[in-house]
Amino acid sequence: MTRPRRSHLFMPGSNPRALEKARNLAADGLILDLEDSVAPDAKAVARDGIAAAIAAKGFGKREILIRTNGLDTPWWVEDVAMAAKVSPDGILVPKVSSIEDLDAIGGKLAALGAAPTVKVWAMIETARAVLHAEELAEAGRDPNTRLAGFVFGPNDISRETRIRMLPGRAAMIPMITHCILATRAHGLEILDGPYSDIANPDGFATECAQGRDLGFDGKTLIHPSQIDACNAIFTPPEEEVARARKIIAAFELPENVSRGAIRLDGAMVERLHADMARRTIEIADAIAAMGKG
Ligand SMILES: CC(C)(COP(=O)(O)OP(=O)(O)OC[C@H]1O[C@@H](n2cnc3c(N)ncnc32)[C@H](O)[C@@H]1OP(=O)(O)O)[C@@H](O)C(=O)NCCC(=O)NCCSC(=O)C[C@H](O)C(=O)O
Ligand SMILES: [Mg+2]
Repeated sequence: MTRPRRSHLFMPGSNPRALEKARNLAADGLILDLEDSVAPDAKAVARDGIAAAIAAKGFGKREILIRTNGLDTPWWVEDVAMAAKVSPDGILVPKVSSIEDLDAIGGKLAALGAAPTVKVWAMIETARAVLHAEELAEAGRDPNTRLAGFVFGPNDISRETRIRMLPGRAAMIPMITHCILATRAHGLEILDGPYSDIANPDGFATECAQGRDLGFDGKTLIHPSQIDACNAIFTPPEEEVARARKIIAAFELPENVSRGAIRLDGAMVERLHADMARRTIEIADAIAAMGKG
């Protein structure tokens, strides 16, 4: 099933108001956080709050991910145990850096009897993770890892590497591209990291469009005010969808069924463009289906 992942909104698991509000927000996904946005002495309360919120249902078609604490923390095992009980669509695990990490996560979910529908998302936010992105993505081909995709974490990358987070992200683009290539080579999804300056909608829109053009499937968000712009930027424009339908229809014409390349509206179109067109239509249809309750 193709699922739109234009906008995934983080919210602190310790903020009941945010968890409640999320039921009516237009984000494609929600990331209920137990890590950075939750203080150490609030971890247990946040875990209970997330479990209660998921049990109460009402999130519609939005993809629900729980971001656990990292594997090297005292909270990780209880976070995963809670997730195994409440069965979100997935867990997002911070600072995954090695194949051993992926094996440990998949092994723990299996040992806890988590439903096979509970997938694993890895935050790529350490130097090691970026350097080994391809190996991590390849390891995800093992179904026991349950790996569904990566989320790029620019704040932690900046913290560890001292690369500055600047408008335009020039210093981060090589590593972003490296991670995107790794996911595409192994059939995974990848979401862009959050943009912290909530009060700067123009900067946010610029970074969203950049992320889309670099190849991300969508962006993670930190505030509801970022959802609409993000959805609009990651939605294929009507003209692109119309063009996609036209390309597919052209290749279905009897005179074109055995041709690899054709001329359409003055431009060359090949069957690879028909493949791309099918993806555009799948996403557009999935977005339309999201809006139907
Ligand atoms: C950033 C915030 C702390 C700002 O909070 P605040 O100033 O209180 O927000 P507002 O007053 O503007 O809120 C208005 C209403 O919207 C609700 N709200 C706010 N944020 C969210 C949210 N994220 N999800 C759902 N609802 C939200 C408020 O409750 C208000 O509602 P109402 O009462 O009806 O008026 C805050 O936005 C926030 O906590 N954001 C999320 C922070 C977070 O999750 N951070 C972790 C992810 S980013 C990360 O970890 C980096 C990554 O790992 C990396 O390495 O790069
Ligand atoms: Mg982080």
